[in-house]
Amino acid sequence: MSRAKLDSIRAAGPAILPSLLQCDFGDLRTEIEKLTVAGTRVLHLDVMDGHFVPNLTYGMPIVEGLRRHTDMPLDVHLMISDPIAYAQPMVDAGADLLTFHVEAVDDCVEVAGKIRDMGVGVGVAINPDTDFAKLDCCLDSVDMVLVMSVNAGFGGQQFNPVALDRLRSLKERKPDLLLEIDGGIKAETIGDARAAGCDLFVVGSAIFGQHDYETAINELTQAMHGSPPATGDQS
Ligand SMILES: O=C(CO)[C@H](O)[C@H](O)COP(=O)(O)O
Ligand SMILES: [Fe+2]
Repeated sequence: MSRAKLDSIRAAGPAILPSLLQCDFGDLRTEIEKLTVAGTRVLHLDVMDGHFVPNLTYGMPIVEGLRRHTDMPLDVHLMISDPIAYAQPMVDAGADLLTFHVEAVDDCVEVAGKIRDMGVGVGVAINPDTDFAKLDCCLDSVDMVLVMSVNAGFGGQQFNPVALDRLRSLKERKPDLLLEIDGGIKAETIGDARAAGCDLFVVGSAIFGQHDYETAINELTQAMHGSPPATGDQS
């Protein structure tokens, strides 16, 4: 049951979520095995439609294929213009947590309610340049806020620190809301995000750009808990 998985995410405390954007799509089974061995508890799936963002990734068949290979909660980041059109198919494919962008919809309370009625967790995402006040009306209707620290669309971008102020503000106003950050998270940025109150840390390049995922995730976990990143050659 998907909402039970949401509760398990919440109960397990802070987590690093590998973003399946820069992984080896030719060998997803091995990628999931490597991430599982490395201690991953939740996967982040980046769905882009080439319209809401100028990039195109994947849809339900990949989500469904991943679902057959892992019991891990699937956190689906919908960077699409019409989230409601694809929400139920994504739930049927195995999504546990569906996050839509506040910029993509007219009525975020209505969209959040419809997704919640599908039996999964619901999140709302906001890009760094979007007026933060746009979130106010739907904070009581969602389980999670995804604070973007880059403009949605591509991996490997530079971290925007406006996300830290947003996390602090949300944590103060809504302490029970799950907070997730996405974009430019690496050893140098993850500690500040944790200190700002973040629970879930989406990481693409800082895992998939490394040969050894376990070492990468261990270093990120240490940095999340406040240990400074090791100096020297990380390759
Ligand atoms: O939603 C995303 C891009 O829009 C990705 O989740 C994000 O970019 C992760 O990649 P990186 O850690 O390299 O920034
Ligand atoms: Fe994402």
